[in-house]
Amino acid sequence: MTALLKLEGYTLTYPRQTEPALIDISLELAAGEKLAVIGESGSGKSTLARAVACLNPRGTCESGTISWPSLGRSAQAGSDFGMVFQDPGSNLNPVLRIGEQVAEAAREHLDLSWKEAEAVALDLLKKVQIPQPEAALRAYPHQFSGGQRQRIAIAAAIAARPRLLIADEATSALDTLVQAEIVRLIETLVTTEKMTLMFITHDIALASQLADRIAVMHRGRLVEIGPAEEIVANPRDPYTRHLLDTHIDLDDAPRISGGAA
Ligand SMILES: Nc1ncnc2c1ncn2[C@@H]1O[C@H](COP(=O)(O)OP(=O)(O)OP(=O)(O)O)[C@@H](O)[C@H]1O
Ligand code: NI
Repeated sequence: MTALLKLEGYTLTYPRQTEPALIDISLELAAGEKLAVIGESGSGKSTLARAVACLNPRGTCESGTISWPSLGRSAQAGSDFGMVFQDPGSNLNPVLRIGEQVAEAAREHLDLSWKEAEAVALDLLKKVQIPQPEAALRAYPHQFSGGQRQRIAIAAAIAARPRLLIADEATSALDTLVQAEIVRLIETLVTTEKMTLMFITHDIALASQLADRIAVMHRGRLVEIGPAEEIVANPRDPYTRHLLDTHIDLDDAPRISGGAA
């Protein structure tokens, strides 16, 4: 099958930096696949996501290629890929009503009238389980909780029916319970909307729960990639083993009695 997304020997150096932030990355993403990208802070996960989304800062130096083989052209934000970031604030415009933000994404790419786009927005708010979706259309981001804002951000990201959803630590700022709900929502949407997923997280347990394959980044390099169960059960790279060994399960009940930590 032709890959949706393909990186070949991709190296990226930020402006005014001497060391590259991504080094010789080669990977393919099949349509419909769920890929998790894991690695410690500073390993290059967000840089990879932004490079795929053509969001590199001006003056970034790149070599190698990023291509979209099954599109046969360069990818467009919105209709080919949508993005959700960690900070619920940065995903939404604080002064625009929710309905406008979600409808705008649909209107722009699907060539709809405002009225049609608003109907799409309402449908999406229902899909991401926002309570009282009709009223939500007219509300502003600050009127929602962090988890609800992430749901709305997901609705906006998928409004133009992108093939690829890139979620960069989209659940990390949320508490464990809400995080689990959002992860389930992403999982459901990816399946029902037949999307491909690139899920970025530093949480290897979350990655193995959600993804078909896991890619492990370490200091700008892709050190390991393979089926999720294999990576977890039998990591080949010492760094992946280290990630597994040091993983603290977020779902572990807090030990509040007994005194000793
Ligand atoms: N705009 C930039 N200019 C220069 N260096 C940058 C820029 N953005 C990121 N970097 C550097 O690139 C490296 C990779 O950063 P990146 O944000 O991709 O890591 P990450 O794996 O997403 O980390 P985290 O888990 O903390 O989000 C880091 O050393 C970072 O300091
Ligand atoms: Ni990051």
